[in-house]
Amino acid sequence: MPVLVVTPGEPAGIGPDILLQTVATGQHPPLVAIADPDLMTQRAAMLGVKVRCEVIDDSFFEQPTHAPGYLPILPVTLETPVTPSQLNPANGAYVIRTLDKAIDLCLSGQASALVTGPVHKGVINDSGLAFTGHTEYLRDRSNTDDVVMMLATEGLRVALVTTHLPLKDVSGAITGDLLKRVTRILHHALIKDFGCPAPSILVTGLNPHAGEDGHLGREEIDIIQPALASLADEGIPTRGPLPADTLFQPHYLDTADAVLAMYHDQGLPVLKYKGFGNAVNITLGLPFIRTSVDHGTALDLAATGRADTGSLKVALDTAWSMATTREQTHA
Ligand SMILES: NC(=O)c1ccc[n+]([C@@H]2O[C@H](COP(=O)([O-])OP(=O)(O)OC[C@H]3O[C@@H](n4cnc5c(N)ncnc54)[C@H](O)[C@@H]3O)[C@@H](O)[C@H]2O)c1
Ligand SMILES: N[C@H](C(=O)O)[C@H](O)COP(=O)(O)O
Repeated sequence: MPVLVVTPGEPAGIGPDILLQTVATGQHPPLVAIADPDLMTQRAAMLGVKVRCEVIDDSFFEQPTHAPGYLPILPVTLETPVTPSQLNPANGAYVIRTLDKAIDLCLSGQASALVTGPVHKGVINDSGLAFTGHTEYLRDRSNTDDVVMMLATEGLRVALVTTHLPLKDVSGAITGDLLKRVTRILHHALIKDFGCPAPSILVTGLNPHAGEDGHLGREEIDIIQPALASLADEGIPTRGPLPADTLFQPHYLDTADAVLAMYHDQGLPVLKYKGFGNAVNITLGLPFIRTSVDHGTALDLAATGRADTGSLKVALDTAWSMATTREQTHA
């Protein structure tokens, strides 16, 4: 039986809450939490949810059990006690240790997929650990050259050429080589994991109106068009560069499997406007499956019981679907 490992993320945020609330429903795939057991037990009490938290060890994966309201926990101890809603840099190392344990279990094949709760990038950096996001951390920690961030909701998938970069650095980071590597990963994943035998990929431009024939920027002419032509020559057809402001409409999207946007805030606001709370973040190109929620730590809602579990449910179900499909096809 495939088993997912779940890292609840920032302990002062809603990550522990949404996991406990989801487990309480019993409507989720088999999973193991990697977290501090006391944190989870205390948060369950604060929320008033009935979940039986049990400390397990790695041998659990040899004979996993799954039952409604049951949360097996591989223990990782907090650095310092947590007050909900209050970030504490002292626990930055805790968050990273939960991720490291999860990555090891996925790389060893004991766990079938990783599902991550939201982390607070700022407080991890404040703790003295350089961290731009899970996507980059998982790439580096698994010695993978390139990964691609893709968010998906009903009717729309958006992948990104660049991820957590300051806007001033985006143009310089977009090279023809990067664009080709990212597009190949996206194309392969759409075929392998998302049932798109001949993927239709729309590519945005970088500049307003995709550069307006060079009058509003030259990246489209100098970098994007030649890269897309080269990809077409190797059997990866795409459509673009298209103006990002007019691309997100049925005329284009109805026949597309994914949109490839040049940078974070070009693509993700559209995706989140369409599907916030019902979307999943998937890291393509890793040696294991990883999905995540579409939202952040929502410190304002921690321990209130008002956090919506919708995106975690989509993240769990997507990871499970990918894991079972790969298991059946031995991919
Ligand atoms: N997957 C991740 O690890 C991830 C994703 C996005 C943001 N973040 C991080 O989260 C931190 C806070 O980011 P932010 O404030 O921009 O975004 P946020 O998603 O934490 O909050 C934005 C708004 O949405 C609400 N919200 C978020 N999730 C909700 C849920 N499940 N149910 C109901 N309401 C919800 C919040 O209350 C808030 O009003 C940042 O450090 C950011 O980097 C992490
Ligand atoms: N870019 C993501 C989003 O907007 O949902 C988020 O920052 C999480 O990214 P990681 O999965 O790399 O932490």
